[in-house]
Amino acid sequence: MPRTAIDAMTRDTHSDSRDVSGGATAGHAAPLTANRGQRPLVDARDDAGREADPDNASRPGADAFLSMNDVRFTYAGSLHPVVEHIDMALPAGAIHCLLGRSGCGKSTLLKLAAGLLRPDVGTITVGGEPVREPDQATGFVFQSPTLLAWLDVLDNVLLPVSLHRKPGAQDIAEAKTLLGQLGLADLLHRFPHQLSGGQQSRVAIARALLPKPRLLLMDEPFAALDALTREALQDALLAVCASQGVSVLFVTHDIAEAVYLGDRVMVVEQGSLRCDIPVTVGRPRTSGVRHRADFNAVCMQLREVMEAGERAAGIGMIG
Ligand SMILES: Nc1ncnc2c1ncn2[C@@H]1O[C@H](COP(=O)(O)OP(=O)(O)OP(=O)(O)O)[C@@H](O)[C@H]1O
Repeated sequence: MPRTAIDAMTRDTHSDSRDVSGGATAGHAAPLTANRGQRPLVDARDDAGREADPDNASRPGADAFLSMNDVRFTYAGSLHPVVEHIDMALPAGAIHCLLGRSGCGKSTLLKLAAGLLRPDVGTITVGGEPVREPDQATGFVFQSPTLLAWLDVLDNVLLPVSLHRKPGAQDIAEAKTLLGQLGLADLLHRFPHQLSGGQQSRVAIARALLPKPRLLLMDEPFAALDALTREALQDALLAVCASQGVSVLFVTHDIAEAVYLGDRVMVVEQGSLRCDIPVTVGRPRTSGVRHRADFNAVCMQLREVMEAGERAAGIGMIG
């Protein structure tokens, strides 16, 4: 029996992952701005625009909630690591986006953060504790909503509870509150096949948030949706995450989505973090932000970084 909702939904997706029952050792987190890979980080300013301290690599990420410290991971049977020299520090309550082209290692980083994969070397901590295996402190939302077809909306959201025990009145009330915040109050007893893709994504977000995770990992959850539905869901996500104070690591291919959601955007390139850019666009963010010069300047900055990386690697430009 799976012990967490992540377990329940990934049993068929990480069969190659190595045993995660052992423990990474606790260690200090180095801020992302101290990437130790060969590729230099192109922007190393913090949110206040201060220049990065070149000694960051040896300084603990004091306010980091999720920390990765010199992480490397190689899939079983592969000769080369798929990610390496990964240092990052996600502060509590922040939203950090991982942006990069297909196959660069974004999902692998999320699975490492979730404890679904175990690094070859390096340390990963959540809330100061080494990540050993999936647990309720971390929620995961996949690109596909992975709802259970035979459960209605309410019971899908209650799944993380019902894996352990019969949901009580408080669980049900909390599930209904989340569904209300996500605009699904009238659809509690619909089944997944009776929902649109966007509605299914909302259910998946509510399900991930029900156990009150302190960290939410999201793997391109809106990629399959049309532009307007995607934007509505971005707003719903920002509102519900702000109300819960959850830290979010969000994977996307979409530059505008990363800038709209993120406090910082990290560009992943061939398994390394190429840069960490602060999003100097204030909150709250509403749709009008997308037309502002400061928003578009950050988008342009990221696009230039990604295009420069592609030119350096001699691969096709982003369309
Ligand atoms: N189970 C696996 N076994 C071996 N190699 C894998 C496995 N899963 C992923 N890979 C490889 O690892 C690399 C990174 O995959 P990953 O899924 O992390 O990339 P990604 O950036 O999330 O891609 P996408 O944006 O297309 O989802 C790819 O080259 C992929 O082929």
